[in-house]
Amino acid sequence: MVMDKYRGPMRLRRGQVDHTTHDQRLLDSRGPSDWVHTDPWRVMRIQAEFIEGFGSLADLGPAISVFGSARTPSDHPWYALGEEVGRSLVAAGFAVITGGGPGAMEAANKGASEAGGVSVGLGIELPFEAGLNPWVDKGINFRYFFARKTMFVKYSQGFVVLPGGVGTLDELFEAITLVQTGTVTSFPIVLVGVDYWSGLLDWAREKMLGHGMISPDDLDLVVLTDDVGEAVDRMVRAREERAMRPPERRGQWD
Ligand SMILES: C/C(=C\CNc1ncnc2c1ncn2[C@@H]1O[C@H](COP(=O)(O)O)[C@@H](O)[C@H]1O)CO
Repeated sequence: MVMDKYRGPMRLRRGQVDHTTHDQRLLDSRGPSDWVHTDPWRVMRIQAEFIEGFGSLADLGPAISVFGSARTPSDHPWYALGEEVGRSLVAAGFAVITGGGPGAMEAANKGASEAGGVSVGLGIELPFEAGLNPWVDKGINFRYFFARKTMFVKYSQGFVVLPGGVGTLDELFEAITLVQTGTVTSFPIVLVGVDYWSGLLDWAREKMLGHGMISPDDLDLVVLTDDVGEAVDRMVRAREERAMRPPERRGQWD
């Protein structure tokens, strides 16, 4: 006789059947513990990370995410720029969200915290010790980049991007993709640092547009400036646009 066993939505037969129950595996700590490292179990941790993030950030109010290099030294002009961005966003009534790390993230958190605003850090577990910077006043540590990235978009009304490396580019291009595809609306993306970023935008114009990989309008999806005031104005205008919408269309996501 073939024995069927059900584990949630899975049906197991023959050699796939294991002869333990969920309760046994939970309570019998003497048994092998490899199962906690399996993908189905990871799904629970991933789910928990979304629940924790949604629960912790739901009441944040209007917020802007600030991205930039983890390596910007504290005596660099771009660090001062990050502080100014954090401070100015708070003055305009926004909470500031960063990746919670060092460099430009720390600068934006410092500016926000010192200005008396809400300074949020969404940290990420990395193979080396990192931890949240000392200017994060509300911090969450994530194991999974993709769960953390969802939080940046869901709880921000726009992105300000300071000079940075591949991590910053990853965050920037994810946001551009979401705006380009209409997945998020009224979502300004401002690059601060004309000298640093203009080569990338020139390349996009020449190569991406030149080869028909983007449409001319796509070049307007990001704003480039050295002026922190202009960056913050863009965020304020988007907040006003959002407020004009009917209430059911104000949220980013259902
Ligand atoms: C490199 C060092 C620490 C890295 N620690 C980080 N902590 C939090 N978030 C990080 C970290 N590194 C990258 N990120 C994310 O990517 C963006 C910055 O990456 P980049 O390659 O430096 O541009 C940033 O916005 C974070 O979200 C030790 O100094």
